[in-house]
Amino acid sequence: MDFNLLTEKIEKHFEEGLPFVVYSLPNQKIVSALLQKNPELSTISELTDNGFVLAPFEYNDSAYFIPENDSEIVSAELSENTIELTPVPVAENASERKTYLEKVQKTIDNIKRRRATKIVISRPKDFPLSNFSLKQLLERLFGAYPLAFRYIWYHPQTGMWCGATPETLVRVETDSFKTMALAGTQSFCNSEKVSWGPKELDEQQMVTDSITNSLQRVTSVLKVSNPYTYRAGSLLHLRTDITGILKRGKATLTKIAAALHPTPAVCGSPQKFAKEFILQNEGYNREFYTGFLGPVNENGASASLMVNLRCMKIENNTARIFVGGGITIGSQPADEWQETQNKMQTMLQVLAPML
Ligand SMILES: C=C(O[C@@H]1C=C(C(=O)O)C=C[C@H]1O)C(=O)O
Repeated sequence: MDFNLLTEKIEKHFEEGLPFVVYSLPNQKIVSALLQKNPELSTISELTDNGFVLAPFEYNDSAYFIPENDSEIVSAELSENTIELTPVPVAENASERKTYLEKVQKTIDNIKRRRATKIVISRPKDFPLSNFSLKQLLERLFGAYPLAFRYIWYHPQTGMWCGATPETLVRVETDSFKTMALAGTQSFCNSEKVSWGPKELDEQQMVTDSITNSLQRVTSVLKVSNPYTYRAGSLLHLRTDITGILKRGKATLTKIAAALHPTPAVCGSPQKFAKEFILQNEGYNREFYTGFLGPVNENGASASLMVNLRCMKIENNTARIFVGGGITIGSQPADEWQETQNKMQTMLQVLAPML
């Protein structure tokens, strides 16, 4: 199907108030959509049905789901012409900045008292939209970030969620799996040949160690690459690829997702303290930001679950963009603020003509 036709179908479906998800895997031109034929809100605890799962940050074995069985499945190929993006200036709000700096400082103080080695702190930022267009959102999102996992999820009861995430939680293909440790951020300034300081290298190693530990029980072979620089739009991250073979019988998709989520890339280490700290101190509900999402196929034997980063929720003509960063002992509050300002650009540049 032609992408324009797919867009029209999705727009019509949205106007009827029916749930849908449309997505494209990293580095792929195929855009797939599940158009649910009824307005029900399905939940799933065992990831053994075919469809698309959306799990919140506070995942306790239950996630939202668009089942393939109840949906029309359509796909289209994207054309070559990619969307050119330009930075969108954001006025600094002094009181938001102060609140965030204080939160980051409090986090650093807890890390200094050895309560944790890393905690990911985040914030939402709301942008009023003067002329929202789903058609434009689809064209810009899918055209702009070919290397990311791009998606728009809509359900009348969850609102519209949209993102372009660089981070894989886990990809499973029968017995083999792929995941990654992604941490450390700097702006992309025309070159991917950059150096990383000890703060970023340590933070990234921490994420790698935690992921490999979590996977020990369910894997029979585990391979870890060296860390390398990975570009995500206007940002650069440090990335390590972790691949391997799953233990037969022991590793269901549900078990792997529960073992990995939330990784220290979005929560912290130790996980229990970091999660409690986030819930008590962040001062807002992350909802699906830093949760996971993606298609589940072959009754869970094949799946691409992604971490929900560089995302936003669109509701009542307002886009709420979610941004955060990992805090460690070496973090500087002002730099962390700037990092969230930079991360905001990923979604803001998609929204540019609608602001
Ligand atoms: C928390 C976010 O990103 C995470 C934090 C990173 C960091 O602290 O350097 C890098 C990539 C992600 O794992 C976000 O984008 O909101």
